[in-house]
This record gives sequence, C-alpha cells and structure tokens, in this order.
Amino acid sequence: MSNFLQFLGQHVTTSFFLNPFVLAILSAIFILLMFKWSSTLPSTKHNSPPSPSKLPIIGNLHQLGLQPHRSLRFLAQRHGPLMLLHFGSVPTLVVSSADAAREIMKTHDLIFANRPKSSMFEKLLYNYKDVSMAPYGEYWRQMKSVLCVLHLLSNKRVKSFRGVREEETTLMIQKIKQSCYSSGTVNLSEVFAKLTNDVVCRVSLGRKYSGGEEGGSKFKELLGDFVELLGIISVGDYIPWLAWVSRVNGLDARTEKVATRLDNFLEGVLEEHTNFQKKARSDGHVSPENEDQKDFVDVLLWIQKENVIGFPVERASIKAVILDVFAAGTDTVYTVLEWAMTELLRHPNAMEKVQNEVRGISTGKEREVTEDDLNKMHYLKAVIKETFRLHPPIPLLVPRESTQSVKLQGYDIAAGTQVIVNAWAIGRDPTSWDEPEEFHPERFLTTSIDVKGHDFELIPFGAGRRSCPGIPFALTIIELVLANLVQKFDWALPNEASGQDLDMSESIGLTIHRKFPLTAVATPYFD
Ligand code: HEM
Repeated sequence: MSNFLQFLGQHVTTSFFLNPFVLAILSAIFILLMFKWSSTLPSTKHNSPPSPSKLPIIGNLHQLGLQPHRSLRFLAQRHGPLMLLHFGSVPTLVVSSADAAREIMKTHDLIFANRPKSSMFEKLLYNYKDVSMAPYGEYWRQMKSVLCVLHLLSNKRVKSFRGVREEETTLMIQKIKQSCYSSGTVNLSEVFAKLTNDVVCRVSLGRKYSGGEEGGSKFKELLGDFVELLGIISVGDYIPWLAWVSRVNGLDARTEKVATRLDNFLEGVLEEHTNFQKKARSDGHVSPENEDQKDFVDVLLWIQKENVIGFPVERASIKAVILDVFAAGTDTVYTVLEWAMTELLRHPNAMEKVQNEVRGISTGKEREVTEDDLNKMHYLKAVIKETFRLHPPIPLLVPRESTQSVKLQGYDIAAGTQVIVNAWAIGRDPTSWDEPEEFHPERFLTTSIDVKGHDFELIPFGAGRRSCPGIPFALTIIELVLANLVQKFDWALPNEASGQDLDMSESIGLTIHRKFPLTAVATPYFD
C-alpha cells in the first residue's frame, strides 16, 4: 500500500496532470465548481428601488411634511411607484400604483402580513393585544378570524344593530331640524362626530357616553386624546438612540396617563356588564332571544367565560379589541360623511341626482329610508365610492412589514422593510382614472369597481389578510345617514356662497378630515 502511495506521489503529479485530456476535464470541473460556489453566495448586486437622497440620521423624514400622502405622491412622481425611503434608520417602501399594491397585498400578501412595531400602539393597546396592530401569527389569526369576523363584525351581528343605527339617524335628523329653526345653520362636522361616537358606544359598550349622559364628556375627551396619540410618531421608533426625547418632552408620561385612564374606564364598563349579566342570570332573563341585544362587551365576556373559540381570551385582549373598534370605527366613518357632504355641496348636479334617486325610492307612507331600500340606490353608492376615491379616510392605510426578503417588480426588498401604501395617490392615478381630480360619481355606474379590496385602484379599506373587517359595519351606517340627509333636506352653503368657494383644506393626523368644520343651511323638504 505504501508503495502504491509513493508511486502516486511521484508519477501522478507529473505525467498524469500533464496529460492534455485530463487537464481539459479538470479545468471544466474547476469552472463548474466555481460557478456553483459563486451561485450559493449571497448576491452582492442588490437591486434596490429608487430612493430620493437622504440626510444623515433622519434619512427622508424631513421630506414627509405635514401632509405625508401629498409629499409622498410628489416624490413618487419623480422616483416611481415603488420607492425606498428611510425613516431614520427604518427602510420604508412606499407603494403608489395599483399594480405595485396588488403585488404587496395579493401576490406576496403573506410576506407583507406583519405590522411594524410602534411604541405608541404598544402602550395604548395593551402590548399589541388588539387586532389591528398585533404581529402576524397565531394570536392575530384567532383574534381576527374567529373573534372579529365571526362574532363581532359578521353580517348577522351588523344587522342586529339596525335598530341602533335607525334610532341614532332619527335623532340626528331631529337635531338638524332644531338647528335650522334656531340658528339657520348646521355644523355638520359636529353632528357626524356625535352620531358615529354614539353608534359605536351603543354597539360596543351598550350605551352612550356623550355629553349629558353620565361620564360622557370625560370619555369623549379621553377618546379624543387616545386618537390623537395614535397619530403621533415617537421619534425613538425611527431613531432608537433618541428614544429618550419622548421621556423628556412629556410624550411618554402623557401616553401612560391616557392609557391608565382608558384602562380605568374600560374596567368600569366590564364590571358593569358582569354585574348586569349576573343579575340577569339570577332573574332567569338569559335566553337565546337576547342574542340580538348583545353589545360587543357582552359578546366578548361570553366568549371568554364559555371558552367559545377554543383558546383563553385575556381581559386585556377584550379591552384592546374594544379600543380597536373605537380607533378604527369612529373617526373613519365620520370623515367619509363629512367629505361626501362637502363634495355634494360643491357639485349641485350630483346633489340633485342623488336626492331624486333617494326621494324616488323611499316613497312609502312614512317616507322613511330603510336599510332595505339602500340596495336600490346605485347613484348614492357611486357618490360614496367617489368620496372614498378622492378622500380615503386613512390615506396611507395602516403600515405593513415584510417578514422575509422578496423580489418586487425586479427590485430586491429586504426582510424587515416597513411598507406604506399611498391609497390616496392610487385613487388619483391618471393611469387608472380619467380626470382623476374631478368628483364624478357617474364613473362608478358603468364599472364593477368596488371598495372591498379586490380592485387595487380603489383600496380605502386595504386588501388581503390584513384588510379591514369593518367594511359592512362602516358602509351600512354611511349609506343610511347620507340617504336620510339628502332625502329630508335641501342643502346650501351659508351666505349663499358657491360650492366652489368651500375651503377644502385637510387636517393633519392618521385620519384626514376637513381642517375647518363643514357648516351648511338645511331646509326641510317634507314640511
Ligand atoms: C370608513 C371606515 C373605515 C375605513 C376607511 C377603514 C380602513 C382600514 C384600513 C385601511 C385598515 C388596514 C388594512 C390593511 O392593512 O390592508 C383597517 C384595518 C382594520 N379595521 Fe378598518 N376601516 C374602517 C372602519 C372600521 C370599522 C367600523 C371597524 C370595526 C368596527 C374597523 C376595524 C378594523 C380592524 C380591527 C382592522 C385591523 C385588521 C388587521 O390588522 O387584520 N374598521 N381598516
């Protein structure tokens, strides 16, 4: 054996390797091995989406301005529908076309199903125990599909609140009539804010907490603080070593105070419900017929007690879900009503058409618009869609985050990239819409495009796994209120102003409503 090795050592190294045929084979094997090795290395050529130039430390934060949806559209017009920005140290992909949004929310929906962390949401929503900001995973899946979609926001449950919607709409109409007779004008923004707040309070907590009722003004003020804080970005989220700023400027203390006050309030509500249920049981008043009178807290406590969904629901989860409903369901609905009436006042032709349609359909003895009539009101629905297109209440939707690297339209997107979809810019994209800046509800009479997340040109409620579960809840109340307003009154602007004089400035924050309240003159139609 040792002789053989010696032989190899002497001869194979010389004559064998000098053989041209062996040399050719060895070279081919070497090239193949090199090719295979290089293809297993991470690609050094990373094709990032185009980026505007950035500043040290803050990145592109200075380019967001007070109205980020407008600033980001401006940047996208120069850099393209997929654009990579840096918010401090956080890479942020900005999506500004229907095609790019489809890639994120449909083709690669699973990869983009996470939400980025936010210290504000963490503190206010019980460490992400809610649905909207919960990280993607089993907890979120159970809470959303079983709890939200099946038990709280199902069509059946939404229908069960029909009485609440109709009562509150009637009260709103009475209030408008009173305003007409007393001052001649109506502050519609105030009317819509009260209406949505009262409906959401009754549906979720079982009773109203607005001015006049017990604890009302305190809760309203607290809710205002809560929604305002959700719209504030804590600097430490984007520049971690500056997290101390929120401690020094009082933001942390304010957030903790609001979180504690909200928790005390919700504890009181839960206690009240538990005592009420105990009493009802001991009085023998619990029966399946009561199902229709259950509010969200009742349903959640029942699910917790009976272990209906197969996993334990913590008390913190119940409180976080209730806060989600307030955060997601009040300002958004009120905003749509405010912009819809603004646009109708600016466009008398559209106002006349929608009035004729609604008055023509609800002609019964009582002349009441009922929810059964709404499906026949195609122009009304077109007005609402057009309002969503021009004024999506949350113009940049709710941010997503990628959980793994992915290629999008030829660009490499790294895992952990924050994603912002500019639904406002997509709704005004001239490649998808004719005369995109014009309010033109007729465009929806000849197309099947809807707001429900299947048509990426119009995605005010998002799309895919993380899309909004509150669409039936929101649309039913918006349609009912708008139909009643245009049926029961003729509308004009104060001092005979023309619609085109109406100030269209937008507020700042997460939900974009009018900067100045909408005031109008209402003349009762039937009196
Ligand atoms: C006009 C009214 C509303 C608008 C424009 C709206 C819009 C949105 C948007 C843009 C998202 C994020 C979607 C995504 O990431 O793809 C969302 C999520 C959500 N919305 Fe709404 N929403 C409205 C009403 C409501 C209502 C009334 C409720 C409940 C009563 C609700 C509950 C939620 C929840 C729980 C989520 C989180 C879903 C998840 O992360 O899986 N929303 N909404």
